[in-house]
Amino acid sequence: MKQQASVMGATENLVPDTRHGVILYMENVSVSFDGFKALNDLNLYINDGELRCLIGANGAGKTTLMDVITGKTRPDQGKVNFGQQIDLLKLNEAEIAQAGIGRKFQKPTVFEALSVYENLYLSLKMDKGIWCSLWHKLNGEQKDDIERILATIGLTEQRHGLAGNLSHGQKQWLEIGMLLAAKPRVLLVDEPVAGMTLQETERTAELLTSLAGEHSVVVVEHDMSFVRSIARTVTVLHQGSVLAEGTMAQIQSHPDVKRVYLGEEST
Ligand SMILES: Nc1ncnc2c1ncn2[C@@H]1O[C@H](COP(=O)(O)OP(=O)(O)OP(=O)(O)O)[C@@H](O)[C@H]1O
Repeated sequence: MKQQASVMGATENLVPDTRHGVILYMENVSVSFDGFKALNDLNLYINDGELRCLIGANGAGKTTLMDVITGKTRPDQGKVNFGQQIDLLKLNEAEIAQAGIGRKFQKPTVFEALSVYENLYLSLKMDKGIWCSLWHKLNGEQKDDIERILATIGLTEQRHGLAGNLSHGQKQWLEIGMLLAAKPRVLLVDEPVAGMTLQETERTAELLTSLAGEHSVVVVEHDMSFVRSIARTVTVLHQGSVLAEGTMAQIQSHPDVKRVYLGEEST
């Protein structure tokens, strides 16, 4: 326990330096699996507070990119920084999460046997005291945080209900709320609307859009109408590199994107 607390203590006061407006830097990043380059000299910059959509065909490298940012996969070469000064390649997965980079996987992983409120409670960014006092009494600020998150994710009315009884969309929102409870600067969100109803998809678009500004949000998504509804800037990955970047209109008329998606390389 003591050791866990000290690992967390190493990163909890790290604040990314975003004076240049950039919160995530990936420069010349390559990742190989048995000689195959899943990321190939990739360069990507995410601005502080922006909502960025990452698109690309199956196998383009989107998941590998997220894995590199969160420390799950180590690149063969390249630089990955959180703000100007924090070298993410020197931190482990837990330290990266603690430093303020939250990740939401495609499948919701809420605690089904606990209430919505309890799920959020357990996700709060706690002091080291959490290690010895689970279910301790919340202070006013923590209670306010949970109320604000419940309102943000639209689950105030369901607060006492079991998470297991929520719809698929509501579980996804709860999990986003659980990420928010840890007060991340960056949220990485993998295919948030897969399996959602149209109404849930629209609500998710509103939710993610509302999070940008206070957070930087990176969304990987295949649903192009959803991407169109939320994206200001879209990055297209192809064979492990950035093929194009810009507004949706710029992307759609980009010659390289047309060639890959509509030409002979189409998948
Ligand atoms: N651990 C691994 N071992 C071997 N090859 C891998 C591994 N992880 C990914 N790859 C390969 O690297 C390439 C990029 O995979 P990645 O999962 O990053 O793509 P993606 O853009 O997320 O695809 P999708 O949209 O299907 O999720 C693929 O060809 C994949 O098979």
